[in-house]
Amino acid sequence: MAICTVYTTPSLNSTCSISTTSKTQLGFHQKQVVFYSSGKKTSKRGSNTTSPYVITCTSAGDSKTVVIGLAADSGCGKSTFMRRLTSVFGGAAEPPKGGNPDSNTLISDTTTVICLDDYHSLDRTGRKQKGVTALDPRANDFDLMYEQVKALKDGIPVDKPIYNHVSGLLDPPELIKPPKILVIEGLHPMFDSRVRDLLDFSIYLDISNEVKFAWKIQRDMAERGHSLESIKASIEARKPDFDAYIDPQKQYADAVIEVLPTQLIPDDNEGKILRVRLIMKEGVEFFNPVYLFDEGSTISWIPCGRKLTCSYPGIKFFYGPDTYFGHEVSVLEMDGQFDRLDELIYVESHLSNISTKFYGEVTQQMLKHADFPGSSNGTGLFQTIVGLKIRDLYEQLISTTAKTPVEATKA
Ligand SMILES: Nc1ncnc2c1ncn2[C@@H]1O[C@H](COP(=O)(O)OP(=O)(O)OP(=O)(O)O)[C@@H](O)[C@H]1O
Ligand SMILES: O=C(CO)[C@H](O)[C@H](O)COP(=O)(O)O
Repeated sequence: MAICTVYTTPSLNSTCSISTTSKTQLGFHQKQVVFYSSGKKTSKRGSNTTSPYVITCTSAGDSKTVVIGLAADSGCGKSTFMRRLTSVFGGAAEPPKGGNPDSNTLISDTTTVICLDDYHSLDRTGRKQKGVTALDPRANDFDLMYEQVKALKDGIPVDKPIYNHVSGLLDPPELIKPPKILVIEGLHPMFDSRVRDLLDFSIYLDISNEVKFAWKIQRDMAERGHSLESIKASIEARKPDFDAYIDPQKQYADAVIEVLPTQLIPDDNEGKILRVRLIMKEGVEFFNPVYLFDEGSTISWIPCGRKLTCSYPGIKFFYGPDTYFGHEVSVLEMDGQFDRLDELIYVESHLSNISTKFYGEVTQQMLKHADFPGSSNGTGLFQTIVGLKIRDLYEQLISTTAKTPVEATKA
């Protein structure tokens, strides 16, 4: 019988087990082991066995939830983005079964998307009485938001409030269990520094005023029967608080999707053709910015021709380094729209670091959701790519905290 000493680094509160790779059963006393963690002896017990054995340590962090923040104003494409993101992980995202029919939560096998509107501390009437908008921090409970996001990240279920957009009231809470990936989407995911520090990755959808107006008109006039004047008035009323509390969050985002009017048509005011920029922060752990042709170079590319059908005004890509709020970033830009989505494979094959699992995955995802808003332009393309990057980040994050079987060495 040899006495074995195992050098490994289980983190504090780790639970470790020992198993043998031979058919010999380990006796109780043989399941004890000496751990040296960061040079400190954390547990001193003898382990006697002649069998080759494997030690598996599961730290509290192994079951941790990865938290993603998605910030944008209302009507700026958060829901559409979420549908693209959850589709990358497979399985449909649905509201909690048997719960409040007006729940804002969407749950799939891997992801739970919670809407931060649920942390409004004032209901519609309360906001009216106090004369504050929903964008104002005074209308939101950041202490509760922080406590609950932290609890979920630590693997603890929470009873999250529900803001009912139909009635304008705060409904009884719903139970949220810690998922593999928690997405917190809404107006303020990066506003409170405590919540911001819990985020493993953050995205800001920066929709220019012209485009926001065009989208609002399309949705609120066509689908919700609002008048042009009321849409204009609602945008104007929100603007000071948007500028004060929502827009500044983009400086903290790891990726920003900026949506602007096209530069391909001089003085375009239709807002149908879009110039979309994907701004990716350098130096973010587990996130390597996407590049076109050659990493770090500055490239302008018009892919229209033999392999890509383009009608007027065509398509133009740009890629290059830049700075954004003092941070080094890489920017990938697409102006224009695709005529034929299946030809996107030509563009995809010239992009690198897109975190696909097989050739053509971006094109496949885009074709799968061809009916989603933005599928023919850079909004859909970049949302899809960011979705794949989040999957990659998640897989890297869990692989670093995953169970680490350690082959023991005999002392
Ligand atoms: N990429 C896009 N291209 C064109 N229109 C878009 C795009 N994304 C969103 N829209 C338009 O904006 C509307 C709102 O989109 P979506 O519901 O995804 O936004 P949201 O941020 O989740 O909104 P809310 O917070 O108000 O629920 C859509 O109905 C659509 O009309
Ligand atoms: O900015 C918003 C986020 O979606 C909403 O306006 C806010 O949540 C208030 O909602 P409602 O207008 O339904 O009372």
